[in-house]
Amino acid sequence: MLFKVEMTVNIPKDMPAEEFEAIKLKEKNYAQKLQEDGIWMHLWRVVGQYANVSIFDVKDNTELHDLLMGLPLYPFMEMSVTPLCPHPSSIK
Ligand SMILES: O=C(O)C[C@H]1C=CC(=O)O1
Repeated sequence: MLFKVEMTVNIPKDMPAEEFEAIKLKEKNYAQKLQEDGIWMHLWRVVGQYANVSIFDVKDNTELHDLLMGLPLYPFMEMSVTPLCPHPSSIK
């Protein structure tokens, strides 16, 4: 099942820089593993924002829920999830 997920990150202004760098590194490793596994199919930066648009290919809603909840930056994210299905005019 394909989902579009939009994530916006809001880091508290008082978070120490070392803590922020450590969470970002964990997030990068987590995101890159899911990309290598073919689950996180697209990851695009939204220009001018600390936000991304992503496409996930998962077995079901529960798999997506669990992996989003596992994001190290999850506590600092606003998230919007949209299910996708094939477009009848798509040539792919
Ligand atoms: O930077 C972001 O958009 C947040 C998050 C998503 C992947 C990742 O490495 O960080």
